[in-house]
Amino acid sequence: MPPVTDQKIIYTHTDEAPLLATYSFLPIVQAYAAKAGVEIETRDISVAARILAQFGLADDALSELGELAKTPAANIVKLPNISASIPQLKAAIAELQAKGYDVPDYPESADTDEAKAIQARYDKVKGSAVNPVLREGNSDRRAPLSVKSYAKKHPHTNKPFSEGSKTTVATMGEHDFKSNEKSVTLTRDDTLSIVLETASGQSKTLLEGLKVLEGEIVDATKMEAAHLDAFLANALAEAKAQDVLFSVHLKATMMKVSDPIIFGHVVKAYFADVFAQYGDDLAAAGLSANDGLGSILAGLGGLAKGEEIKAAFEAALANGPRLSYTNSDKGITNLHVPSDVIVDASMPALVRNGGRLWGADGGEDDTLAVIPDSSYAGVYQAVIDDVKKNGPLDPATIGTVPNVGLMAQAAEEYGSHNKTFEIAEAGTVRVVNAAGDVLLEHDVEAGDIWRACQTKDIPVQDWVKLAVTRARASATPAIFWLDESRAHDAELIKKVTTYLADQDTDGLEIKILSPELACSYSLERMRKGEDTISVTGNVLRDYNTDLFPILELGTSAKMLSVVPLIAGGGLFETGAGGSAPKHVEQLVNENYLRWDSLGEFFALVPSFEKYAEQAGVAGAQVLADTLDAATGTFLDEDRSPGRKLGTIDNRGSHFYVALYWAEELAKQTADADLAAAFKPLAESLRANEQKIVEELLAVQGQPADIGGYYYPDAEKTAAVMRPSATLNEALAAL
Ligand SMILES: NC(=O)C1=CN([C@@H]2O[C@H](COP(=O)(O)OP(=O)(O)OC[C@H]3O[C@@H](n4cnc5c(N)ncnc54)[C@H](OP(=O)(O)O)[C@@H]3O)[C@@H](O)[C@H]2O)C=CC1
Ligand SMILES: O=C(O)CCC(=O)C(=O)O
Ligand SMILES: [Mg+2]
Repeated sequence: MPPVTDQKIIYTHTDEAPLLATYSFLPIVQAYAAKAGVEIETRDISVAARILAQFGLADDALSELGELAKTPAANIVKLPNISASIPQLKAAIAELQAKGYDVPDYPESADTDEAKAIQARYDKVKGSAVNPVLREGNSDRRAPLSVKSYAKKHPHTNKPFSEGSKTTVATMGEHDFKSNEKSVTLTRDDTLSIVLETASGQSKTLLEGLKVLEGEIVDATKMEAAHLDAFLANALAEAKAQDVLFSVHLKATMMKVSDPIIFGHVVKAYFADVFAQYGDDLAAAGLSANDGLGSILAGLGGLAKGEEIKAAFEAALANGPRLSYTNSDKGITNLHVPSDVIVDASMPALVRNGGRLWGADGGEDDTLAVIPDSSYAGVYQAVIDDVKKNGPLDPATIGTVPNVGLMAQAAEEYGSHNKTFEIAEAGTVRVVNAAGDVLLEHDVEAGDIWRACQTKDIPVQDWVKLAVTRARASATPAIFWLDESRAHDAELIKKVTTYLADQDTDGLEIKILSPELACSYSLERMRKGEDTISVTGNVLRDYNTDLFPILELGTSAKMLSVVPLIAGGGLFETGAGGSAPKHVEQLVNENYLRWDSLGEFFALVPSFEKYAEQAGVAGAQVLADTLDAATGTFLDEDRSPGRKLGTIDNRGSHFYVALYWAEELAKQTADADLAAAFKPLAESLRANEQKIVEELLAVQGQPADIGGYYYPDAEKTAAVMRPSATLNEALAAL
């Protein structure tokens, strides 16, 4: 009998490929855990479930888990989830409506109180709405030793840049978020408001009642719209003159307010003539450049001038600089969907591919990679410079760059969502405290994007401590990627210096370097086979944990990604990559799922360990140890999904983990009852290996029906994801 305890592991249901994988993997985990007295519950935090929760049609699991994350009892396994752009949100709403759920349309314009109220609810679902809520701790992401050794033995290819490669990064460097940043550290608890004094003398409160704590860093900055447009016009002309592909790399999901607006500027800059001529017609039809070319083209059907406007877009595409394409076969350009090209994944993929992206005809070519804000663009230029000069990084020999990232309590840009404004009227934006003192101010023009960020002190202390702990535990130098010339970083550096003094750093190499220098230094060491921890703020955490894994391991799916929660609980994330929408397409078209669940396997080990420690259930430790060993065998035997039909896919990889795990459980001696319980299962899985693999392979090559995309049908999906009767029966017999 399982012991009576409040402790449980919460395994999240999310979206797309990770959700599909869960339908196959979780039944195995639950069956094994139950035998060891470990309780696992699920919570649905998919974008569809979060929409339903906003309208009282489902439990608000995200809020529940957000509260849990602030307690020591938290033990949450968090798979990647969709951070929805507006086009994705609208598609999810349409699917739910078609399934009979009474949820309103996404309001095209919020001009009535009712529309405003609906939009406010949908805004809570939009973009990066899950991670900032659950991440009540800082981030520890690294390639486990076994994965790094595997990658060295089975290196993927990082392609060389061609001689004279024209690929380069274009960034503003002036008049952008980085260059306009101002920052203060608060000397007492306070309540702030953000006010726009317009040139015409009106005072408009943009936000009030913003509670801040002593020691908290508050920044404000602006992206100047006119300069952004001039920069984009230049970049387009340069791409045309150089005859390279034009591509823009933003994070419209995580930076859910600022980046869709910047994306809209890019769409309008590329199609400047079309917008000059038809901008009013598009606006009147509620078609926004911020939602991308795809949404605009899809919405032209109902317009009187629809055909004419479509022809104008096509002519502009034919005459403008050549665009990069995310899917050349389907004619989907870099400017179609704001959430298709996400800088953290797209730039490393570009580097891995020798600096080339894909053009209209599917051919590869060099690109002008446009990253408008200069805060972090230099990191990618540093990598490109290094690879151009020294050749591709060789996964067989290079060192590793793990990351310790500041993100707790919506640190830095994560907390900017409710403090980012597209300025309606020229004037001055001020951050004012309760006493009426102006802490920060900027003159702004209409169209500028102004934003503020907060970074609380406790998360910074925890982050510095985590960095030192990791440096000590792995005997690895730790570099803080901070730029003293940047206002926010200068404030942070003061704190880092203070808190480092409280730590025992004897014998450790700890440096503070600007992101560009830190990157070059880490690459130099990496080429010598040396490891270097990158200790970064939130955005570089996101960028570096795709950049280095993709170069070292070919993918960030193989990362261990742990969030030691400040309150004492644990959030165990799976991998560092996203929800891989193209994998769902492959499953639906040919019943093959390429998703690699290694991240899930890694996450479960510390989750079971935590359970063992907190609930005092020894069986949980046995589960952890045996799963760890099984994952080692899994890597040795190379059981990750292949890329192509006819090899084992995600489901086959789960079978092998189940087999190795059962064998480890059967042979361990720490718990004789568990060993006895798993012996028959281990034997039957081994005996039926070929039969099970055949049953799994037999379904490949045909379309699969899961009854939905954002809210697939549970029964249909379970049937698709568990096609081996022999495996299902063996598990049921446990
Ligand atoms: N933690 C989270 O919740 C995160 C969520 N997201 C969200 O995911 C969505 C898609 O984002 P996108 O940037 O395209 O990122 P994806 O990770 O979905 O896509 C990038 C590429 O990563 C590879 N990849 C990532 N994970 C795996 C895996 N487990 N198995 C195999 N391949 C994998 C694939 O590349 P390849 O072809 O090279 O194999 C994939 O095409 C967005 O909604 C985004 O906001 C994104 C990042 C993190
Ligand atoms: O929160 C998000 O939108 C994505 C986060 C992400 O990409 C990451 O944590 O690596
Ligand atoms: Mg990321």
